[in-house]
Formats: sequence, C-alpha cells, structure tokens
Amino acid sequence: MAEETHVLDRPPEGASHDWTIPQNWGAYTPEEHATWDTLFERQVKLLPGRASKAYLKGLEALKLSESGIPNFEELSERLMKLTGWQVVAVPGLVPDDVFFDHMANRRFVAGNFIRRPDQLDYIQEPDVFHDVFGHVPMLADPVFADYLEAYGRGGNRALELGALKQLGRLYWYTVEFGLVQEDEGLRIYGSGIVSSSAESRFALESDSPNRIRFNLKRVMRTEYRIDDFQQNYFVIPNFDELLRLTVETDFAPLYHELLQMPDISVAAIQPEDDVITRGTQQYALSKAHD
Ligand SMILES: C[C@H](O)[C@H](O)[C@H]1CNc2nc(N)[nH]c(=O)c2N1
Ligand SMILES: N[C@@H](Cc1ccccc1)C(=O)O
Ligand SMILES: [Fe+2]
Repeated sequence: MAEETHVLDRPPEGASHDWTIPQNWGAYTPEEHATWDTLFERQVKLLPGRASKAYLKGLEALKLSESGIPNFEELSERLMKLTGWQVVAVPGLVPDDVFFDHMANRRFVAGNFIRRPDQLDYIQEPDVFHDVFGHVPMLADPVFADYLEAYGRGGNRALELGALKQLGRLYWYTVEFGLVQEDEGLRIYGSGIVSSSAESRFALESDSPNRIRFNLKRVMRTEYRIDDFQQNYFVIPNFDELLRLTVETDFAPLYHELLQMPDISVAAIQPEDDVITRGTQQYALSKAHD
C-alpha cells in the first residue's frame, strides 16, 4: 500500500537507522495468527480465475499456504533463492527515501503488525497481510522483481528531480492496483486489489470503474484516491512490456515534460485513451451521497 497518511520523521523507539525492526514472530498471539488465516482462506478462494498467473505461481512457490503469519526469515530464505529479494519488518509507513533505498537493494519492507478482527475489510495502513500476501508473491516473478528494484532506484532519482508525485502514481497504478491482460481475460496483479476480497471482485466485474490500457505518461498524470475502491484501473499487456517501458526509458525528459502538463482528474477519460471499459462511476457517485 502506498499512502500519504502520517509518516513519522525519525525511526521510532527500537528501530534501526533504516527503520527496520525485529519481526518478533514469537510474540504473535493465536488470535493474530487466526486473523491471518481468516484473511488468507477468504482470499485464496477468490483468486483462481482473478489473480494473474505470476501472482498464483509466487503464492505457490513461497508456500504461503501454511497457516499463520509467515516468519520473515523463513520466507526470505525461499524468496532469496528465487529472485534475491528479502522481506524486512518495519513498524509502519517509512519515509520515501528509506522506502526507495530498501527497494533498490531488493529488500521489501513489510509491516509486522496485523489488523484487528473488526478491521478485516479495510485498513488505512499496510499491515502484514497487505504487504506479505499482497506484495510478496509478485516478488518471486523474476521480471517483476527486476521492475521493483528499478523502481527503488528510480525513486531516489525522482526525489532529486522533484517528480515524486508522478513516480508515486506509476507505483499506485501498477504495483498497488494494476491489471494485466492474459489470454483468458483481465487478471489482477496489484497488491491493493489482491489483498482485498471486495476489490478483487470490483476491479474485474463492476461496470463502475474505468479500465484503460496502460500508457506511461497518462498514468503519471492521473490522480488517485487512497480511501476507497479505485475509479480507474490500467491494464498492461504483460510484465516484459512494463519493464521495457519503465526500466529502459529515461524518465528525466518525461518528468520535465509532465511537470508542465496539468494532472488528470481521477475519473476523467482522455480522447487518446485506449478504453476497455468506460465506467459508469456509479459506485463512487453512490458513495459521494453518503
Ligand atoms: C511514494 C512513496 O514512496 C510510497 O507511498 C511509500 C511510502 N512509504 C511506505 N512505507 C511502507 N512501509 N510501505 C509502503 O508501501 C510505503 N509506500
Ligand atoms: N527509468 C526510470 C527508473 C524507473 C525504472 C522502473 C520503474 C520506475 C522507474 C528513471 O529513469 O528514472
Ligand atoms: Fe502496498
């Protein structure tokens, strides 16, 4: 989850300078392990036919089916063998530069806390279920693993170039809420969707959101919301293409061009869009009346 909620400006008590903390796996209570199992069982029933092949393959390869909150050391051992990534525990959202630096070194920061039983359907901050169930399976895919490392390197560059907003949108509309075109149809790879039972259905089946074929400049100009289902989903043709468009493209001239262009509001459709679904926005409009 990538959100602009409150972020402390220095490591909290007990965290090292890079904001990592011990996961303290032994301290999880049976209720916390049960919360993981409840969320896991609900999601894993939903995902065949909805999640991308890469995600399902990663879930299998990392043996996330074992019950209880995963032990990051054991998980990292398996993940390291596959793509050189590891999972490190943090107490919550960390500053952008810290986040990017971990990513650039193939370290995925994951919250070590889990939501309460009364928060099953929605949380504002990334907990261990969102981070590990949502993000980590994709890190087992070699192409996506390369994408995320490159994203981390690009993050520090975006900070220098004053283009964090544009890069944050790329992350949001791919890593968090991306869809990919497979032969059988659209499939989910975004962690914000795959870790949410309601949005896993909404993102593929509802006629409310727009579904638009991925275009890098378009995505970098498009606003997003962090507090409810997305009003836009962008669809990549495959992960190789995502890598080609991002890792092999120098963003500096792009940032320069984009910083002169207006943002695109969250539900707007542009004339040049390659539209798959022109959404009714019924869901967002109905919520607006609440
Ligand atoms: C753009 C920005 O770097 C991004 O939102 C980061 C910020 N800090 C984070 N911190 C944690 N722990 N997890 C995250 O997903 C993020 N997202
Ligand atoms: N190509 C980007 C770096 C990047 C790679 C992959 C994803 C996002 C960003 C740059 O030049 O800054
Ligand atoms: Fe996330």
